[in-house]
Amino acid sequence: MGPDSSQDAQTVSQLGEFGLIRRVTSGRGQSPGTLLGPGDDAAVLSASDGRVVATTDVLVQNVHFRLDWSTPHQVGRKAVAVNLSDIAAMGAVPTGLLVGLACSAEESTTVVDGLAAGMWEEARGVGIDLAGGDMVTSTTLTVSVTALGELEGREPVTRSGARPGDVVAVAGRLGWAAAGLAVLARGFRSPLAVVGAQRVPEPPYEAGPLAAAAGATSMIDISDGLLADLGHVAEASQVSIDVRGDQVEIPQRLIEVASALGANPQHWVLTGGEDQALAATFPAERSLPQGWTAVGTVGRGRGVTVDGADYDEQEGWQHWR
Ligand SMILES: Nc1ncnc2c1ncn2[C@@H]1O[C@H](COP(=O)(O)OP(=O)(O)O)[C@@H](O)[C@H]1O
Ligand SMILES: Cc1ncc(C[n+]2csc(CCOP(=O)(O)OP(=O)(O)O)c2C)c(N)n1
Ligand SMILES: [Mg+2]
Ligand SMILES: [Mg+2]
Ligand SMILES: [Mg+2]
Repeated sequence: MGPDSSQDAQTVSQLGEFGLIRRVTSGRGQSPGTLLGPGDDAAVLSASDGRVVATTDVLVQNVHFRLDWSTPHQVGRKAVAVNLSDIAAMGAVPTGLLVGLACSAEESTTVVDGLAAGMWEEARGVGIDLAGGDMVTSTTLTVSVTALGELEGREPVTRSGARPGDVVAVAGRLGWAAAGLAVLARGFRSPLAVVGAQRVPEPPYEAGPLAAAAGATSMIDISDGLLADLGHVAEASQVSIDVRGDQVEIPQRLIEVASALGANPQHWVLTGGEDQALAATFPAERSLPQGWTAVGTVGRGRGVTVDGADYDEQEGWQHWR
């Protein structure tokens, strides 16, 4: 169907983010070079001399960051971190980055310098380089990062391997970035503990390969919210997941911030995105690797529940909603 013949064209918001992804990906052929993808945190591509893990996430000004909330350096670090967490969620380690940068003619070089310095800092922290990229003009400041990685001989840990009886576990922080977002949105700039988490996530990079080596059956990074992202695992694995409320720690700091704002800290922990924590499932008989905490169980059926019941607003962040 050509662009002019689409009499019944819908808007993207009618389809929603995940409907739109299905629309542009479903039914397309798969070449032998694509070992995995699309549909997971990263694709796995074959090369005659090995395999490459690849993922892209785009950050757009005033959608993913505000320059009156974060410095360009912090935005640069976040743009890299959100991609590296998708590499970790496959059980892979990063090998390099490509960066697409779109900015207006009037953009200050201070902003570009800061973005580049932040991206380099986060990359150097895991021992990799920005190996290339592209620069274009745009009315909206946009940073698009592609991260590449390798599996070190392990099998990729996908979203689709969870089995009834598995334990669900998480590594990393939950709810901190959402608390920071709530603080910033109300015009405050402190406490730094949560505002800092919104500006720059601290994904548990090492926990991904550790989980893979420990026999994790599925894994995902939490960008949209714990319940929403476990929903992707449940759907891909055709299982149900029950999160145990009493196993999900509500940090004292979040309780304090929530009480100051009249917010619900458990809601941040269960539905807040952008901490780039990892969630994975493990066979029940295995002991969890270091840094991982059990938060629930995998069962037969479909969907995600908390203590056996549906939870309000468990859809998490979705673009065009
Ligand atoms: N425009 C697109 N074309 C092909 N695949 C896409 C597109 N947008 C998203 N995807 C794929 O859809 C899946 C879900 O995307 P997304 O929710 O952004 O993943 P994540 O939260 O891990 O970054 C991923 O496998 C991603 O590669
Ligand atoms: C100015 C601003 N408004 C809102 C948010 C909140 N926010 C933006 S994107 C997002 C979810 C994650 O982004 P997405 O592009 O869906 O990442 P992906 O799941 O693809 O990794 C959240 C919670 C923010 N960080 N900054
Ligand atoms: Mg992901
Ligand atoms: Mg992502
Ligand atoms: Mg994405």
